[in-house]
Amino acid sequence: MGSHYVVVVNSYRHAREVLLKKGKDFAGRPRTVTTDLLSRGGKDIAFASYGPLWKFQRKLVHTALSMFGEGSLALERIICREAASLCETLSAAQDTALDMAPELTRAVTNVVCSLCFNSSYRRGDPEFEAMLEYSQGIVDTVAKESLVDIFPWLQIFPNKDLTLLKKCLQVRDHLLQQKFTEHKEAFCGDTVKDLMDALLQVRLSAENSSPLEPGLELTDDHLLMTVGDIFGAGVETTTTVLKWAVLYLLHYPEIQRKIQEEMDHKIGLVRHPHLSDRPLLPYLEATISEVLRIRPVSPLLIPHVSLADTSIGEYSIPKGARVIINLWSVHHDEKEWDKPEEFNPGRFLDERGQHIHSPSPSYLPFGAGIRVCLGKVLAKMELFLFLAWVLQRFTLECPEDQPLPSLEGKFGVVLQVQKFQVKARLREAWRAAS
Ligand code: HEM
Repeated sequence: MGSHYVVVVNSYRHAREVLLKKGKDFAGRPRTVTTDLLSRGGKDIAFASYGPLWKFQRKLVHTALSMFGEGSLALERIICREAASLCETLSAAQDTALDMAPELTRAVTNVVCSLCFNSSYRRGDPEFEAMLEYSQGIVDTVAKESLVDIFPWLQIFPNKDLTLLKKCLQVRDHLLQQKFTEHKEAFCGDTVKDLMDALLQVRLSAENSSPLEPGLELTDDHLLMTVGDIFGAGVETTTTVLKWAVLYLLHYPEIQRKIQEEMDHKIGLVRHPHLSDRPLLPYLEATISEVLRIRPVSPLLIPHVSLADTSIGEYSIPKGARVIINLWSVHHDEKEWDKPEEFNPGRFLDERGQHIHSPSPSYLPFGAGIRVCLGKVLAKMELFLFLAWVLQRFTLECPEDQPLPSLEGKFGVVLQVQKFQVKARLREAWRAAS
């Protein structure tokens, strides 16, 4: 189980040392009862681990993403299709109070589903409902940082959370297995439509020509977990950032108005927004950057583990220590951010009004270095397109009979937003133009 040291890193200097300068020393992940369950029995096969396969998996996922060409038309088309469907739902629910959370989750899930399985879900699809339920179950139970992860022998006692987690994982594995079987049956080796096909193709060519190095065998479990991880990491995170963005726009209608003015001016109302519009909409980009700063989805990143005796600054760190990067404090450091509690997209703009990606080194919403988020580019594409599509058409408001929802998060695997409702009002300008 490694050493019992837990190191919490609060400053960006030390965080950058851990992630960038000494990234290799700190590239491990802790293995706990929960992560073992998540990764199909604790084999070294998931992104939750640091086995020999981890690098290989990262490369495979990169290959699959670049097949779609991150930032390319194929992925953009998928996201726009989902954005259009989201706007339709908002139109249908117009002027009534709506919980946007399931709609955002469906939109983001469908993007990941298209990427992984070349399939998507309609509203109310029972398979989708099952998926929603199991994801929530996993988020709720993994979030609890349960005592069994600290004292594994507690497993012998009945444990409601572990039972629920196991049940949810059974549903997840059943769904993944089903998709996998369908893909294996249909796969002919020459067309690659999604991540699952890309993985099958790598395996096939390894079997036929250049065998993989020892330790890199791609069993069914490996392939399933690679896809499972992309689901686990790609849905809840992006959806949560979108929920935070909507919540902040309810609190700051003047910021919402400014985004809409920028859009009206630069894009107009006759065509929908494209990815190539990103440089034209610096205020929207700055707002997204500020949401990622003020409410980092992963306020403690994912825990790292030291793989050797090493150091952080003047502190010696033994091999096996758990290293927690406190991203919350990095993003709220008063020495680096003026009034860090204030929601102010302006800090991500230069004097000419252009978007600055990182105005301070104390900004790491996707981590950094060799464990940096694998879906960063995709996530940014989704955040931009979903918000641009919605705000071009709708003004988001808090229903009159309800108080403004709380900006306080619920700590979990991700920093969760508490439930809230929204009224999406079709903009006069949009109505008049269409
Ligand atoms: C706005 C949305 C997202 C945010 C804020 C985010 C943030 C993060 C953070 C902070 C980490 C941990 C870095 C570390 O421990 O040093 C991470 C890891 C990861 N993310 Fe994301 N993420 C997002 C979306 C996505 C998407 C869409 C995907 C996949 C398509 C994805 C895939 C992953 C994977 C696989 C890892 C683990 C990488 C590894 O351990 O090698 N993420 N993400």
